[in-house]
Order: sequence, then C-alpha cells, then structure tokens
Amino acid sequence: MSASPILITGGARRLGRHCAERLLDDGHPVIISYRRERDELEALRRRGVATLQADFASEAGILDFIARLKTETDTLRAIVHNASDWTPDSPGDDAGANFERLFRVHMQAPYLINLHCRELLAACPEPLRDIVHMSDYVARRGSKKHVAYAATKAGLDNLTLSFAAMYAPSIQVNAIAPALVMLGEDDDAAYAEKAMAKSAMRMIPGPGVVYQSLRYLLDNRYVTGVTLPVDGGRHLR
Ligand SMILES: NC(=O)C1=CN([C@@H]2O[C@H](COP(=O)(O)OP(=O)(O)OC[C@H]3O[C@@H](n4cnc5c(N)ncnc54)[C@H](OP(=O)(O)O)[C@@H]3O)[C@@H](O)[C@H]2O)C=CC1
Ligand SMILES: Nc1nc2c(c(=O)[nH]1)N=C([C@H](O)[C@@H](O)CO)CN2
Repeated sequence: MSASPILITGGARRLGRHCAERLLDDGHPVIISYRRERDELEALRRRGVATLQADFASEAGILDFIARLKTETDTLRAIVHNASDWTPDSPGDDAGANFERLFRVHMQAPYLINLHCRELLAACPEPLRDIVHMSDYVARRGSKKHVAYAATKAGLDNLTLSFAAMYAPSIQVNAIAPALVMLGEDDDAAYAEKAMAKSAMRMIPGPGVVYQSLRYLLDNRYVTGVTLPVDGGRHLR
C-alpha cells in the first residue's frame, strides 16, 4: 500500500518548497497548493508532486480548494499550513481589506481545511497523523508594522490549541513559530545585518531549521498542542 500524501499549502516557493522537497527525499508523496503559476513548479511536478492552485483570500477560494483536494486524494498523512501573506499594515482605506485577507489565509483557511479534511487524515492507514500550523515569533510579541499579520498568526496559535484538544488522540496538532529564517528577495545587506542582531544566535539559518522542526513533529507520537519556537533566541535580546 502506497504511503498517504502530505499536503503543504503555499509549497511552490521558499520554506514550503524546501519542506516539500525534503519530504519527497524522505519518501513521502506530496501535494502542494500554489497561488500563482511559476516555472519552478515544473520541477516539483516532474518529481510527482500534485500541484493544486488555490487562493485563500476568500471563503469561496478556500472551499473550492478543499473540493479539488478531495478529488486528488482520499487520505492524508499530514497537513502543513504554510501559506501566508506578510503584507505590512496599510494605513489607508485598504486597512480593513488587508486585515481580512490575512485573516482568511492565516486563520479561515487552516480552520476550514482542518474541519473539512479531518476525514482524509482519519482515513490514513499509517500510525501517525499530523496537522502543523506555520506561525511566527511575533504572534506572541506583536509587531508595530505588521499588526494584522501578527494578530492573525496569534489566532492561528489559538487554533492549534483547540484542534489539538478536539482531534486527540488520533491526530496531533502543533505549530512552528520561526523568527527570521530566510530573507525576502528585496532584503538588502543592511536589513540582514539589522535583522540578525535581533536574535541571540545572530544568524539567518535558512529553511533547513524549519524542516528539522517539522520532521520532529511528524516523527514524535507524544507531542500535541505545542508551538515550537525556531527563533535563534529572539526572546533573549
Ligand atoms: N521567511 C521567514 O523568515 C519566516 C517565515 N515564517 C512563516 O513561515 C511560512 C513560510 O514562510 P515563507 O516561505 O517566507 O512564506 P512566503 O511569504 O514565501 O509565502 C508562502 C506562500 O504562501 C502563498 N500565499 C500567500 N498568500 C496566499 C493566499 N491568499 N492564498 C494562497 N496562498 C497564498 C504564496 O503563494 P504565491 O507565491 O503563489 O503568491 C507563497 O508561495 C509562512 O507561514 C510564514 O509566515 C515565519 C517567520 C519567519
Ligand atoms: N509569509 C511570510 N511571513 C514572514 C516572512 C515572509 O517572507 N513571508 N518573513 C518574515 C521575516 O523574516 C521576519 O521574521 C523578519 O523579522 C516573517 N514572516
């Protein structure tokens, strides 16, 4: 019997893609969602990754994705809610729409996918089943420039607690809360230097440290309802 696939939302690029590739290397079938078609998706498709387009900016978009996911597979080993939008707050008329977009991708999408896809996890014949939410260090600290982002990630942390209690013991539900793990395309050396100084470890480690945390959660049968900090000791500065 072939292994059940692992779903990673927002898996076309950066951290999500790194984890998708590492899961493939570890022998897991992988399904990803992506928002925008990109040339680099072809390499994943060549490795057998099922790629499903999805925009979680609306409830209809979330439910449409769920319906297509259920035609793609009837079982899941794990769901990794990685899709995220790091848009800073906009002071103008777009403030409310911006908050709503971040609420939908960081909270409503994980909420609806967890509810509607519980049956796929329950159908997994393997001994362990997991949901992992990608959170953020700032969920616990707040952010002056990303208020809506931090608040909706804090909401995601609360979803971790509720779903962990609801889905135990058959499904484990945890979160990973990184701080700066990899830079954005537009970040310059000055930004990198300033960002590195914020943590005790003073480094930008790259996506491997996130995969190590995901691997730990997938392999551990006694951890649920926790958020793993992967932040270089930000809280020590
Ligand atoms: N990078 C870092 O240092 C840190 C990352 N994190 C968290 O780790 C996770 C991965 O980070 P990173 O790789 O930088 O994330 P990205 O900013 O690269 O976003 C990941 C993916 O989410 C997708 N996405 C964005 N908005 C939507 C939407 N409305 N509907 C569907 N998909 C959407 C994007 O798709 P597309 O590209 O097609 O638009 C993108 O590929 C995120 O949850 C992030 O919050 C937390 C702290 C630090
Ligand atoms: N969806 C995203 N979330 C976050 C990103 C990102 O690029 N996409 N980047 C960060 C920063 O690295 C931040 O941690 C630097 O202080 C946070 N979240």
